[in-house]
Amino acid sequence: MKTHASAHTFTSTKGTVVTIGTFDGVHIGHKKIIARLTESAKANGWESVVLTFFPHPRMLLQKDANIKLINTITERGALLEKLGLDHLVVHPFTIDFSKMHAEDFVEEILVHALHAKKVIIGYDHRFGRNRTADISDLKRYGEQFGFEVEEISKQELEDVAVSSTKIRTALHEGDIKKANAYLGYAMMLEGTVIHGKNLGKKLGYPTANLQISEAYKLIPGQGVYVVRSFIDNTLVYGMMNIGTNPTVGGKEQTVETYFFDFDGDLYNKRLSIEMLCKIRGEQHFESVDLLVEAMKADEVFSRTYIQSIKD
Ligand SMILES: Cc1cc2nc3c(=O)[nH]c(=O)nc-3n(C[C@H](O)[C@H](O)[C@H](O)COP(=O)(O)O)c2cc1C
Ligand SMILES: Nc1ncnc2c1ncn2[C@@H]1O[C@H](COP(=O)(O)OP(=O)(O)O)[C@@H](O)[C@H]1O
Repeated sequence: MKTHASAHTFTSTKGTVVTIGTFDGVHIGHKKIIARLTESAKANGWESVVLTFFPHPRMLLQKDANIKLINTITERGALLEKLGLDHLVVHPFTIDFSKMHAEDFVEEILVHALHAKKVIIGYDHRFGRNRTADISDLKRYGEQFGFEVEEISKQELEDVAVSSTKIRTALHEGDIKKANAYLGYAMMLEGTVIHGKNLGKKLGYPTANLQISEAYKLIPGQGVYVVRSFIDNTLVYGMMNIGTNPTVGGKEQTVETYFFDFDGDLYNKRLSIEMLCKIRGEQHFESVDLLVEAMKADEVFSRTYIQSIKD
């Protein structure tokens, strides 16, 4: 898969089949749509293109500036690549772009830049300045500029929307198993290991504190989770706490992981951590000893769980 930072730098000269969307989560519903795209491309000797916008159009509007996404733009690229796509175009969504007239968008972006021969799009998709154009306009443009329009049905789109909502709700509630079932893979958190309060080692549980630089990344609800990560190409399991560490007077939310049977320096390393299941909520313990007791119980729970998924 080739990633293009703008439709204007798209280089392929072959005909393409294009779909447009955010595809946040790249979940099982999205996969069905991408499969239609790649099958259509193969059958016609065209190349498959996902046209996505960044930042998310709703991020540009003040009222939705706080929108959280299941995937960072890098994760989205990696997930789409696994689906056998030929091209991912991440077009910058700017104020100027949002003012583009529908016909200019079709002519400049879909036809001239991307060489669209077919566009696969939701029945309710709206586009162009003030979202004035709809699918019947797109079909008309298709006749004018020589591309076909394939409609994604109401039912299929509803399934996709329901999945996204269920995934977000499940993540907020810490129901990782449910979220992962809808995603079709494990929810991941990616970041750089930074210094914390230097307490972990003293408690017997050193924890790698993850700094996630993308403010728009959805962080699951506070609590303790079983996780795993590849550290220097070795799969290592662990337990993660998402929370403010009230027992030790913490204020800021941190994302920190103790890795089992691991001893090494993780500072400044990039880690991608997969979340597997929730153990419990974060608690305010009366003493640090009680916190350590709870962490020991978390470890027993985690090791049993890890053994059960390995069997
Ligand atoms: C598995 C696990 C469970 C935790 N549970 C709690 C908790 O319930 N309440 C709490 O205040 N802190 C909890 N913590 C956070 C600890 O307070 C924190 O790891 C410790 O203060 C070390 O922080 P540091 O990495 O900044 O040095 C937990 C940490 C881990 C790894
Ligand atoms: N098993 C382990 N799991 C997590 N981190 C570990 C482990 N063993 C060693 N470390 C190292 O210890 C650091 C965490 O120690 P800790 O005392 O919690 O300090 P900090 O407050 O800076 O996180 C990690 O960033 C990592 O470099």
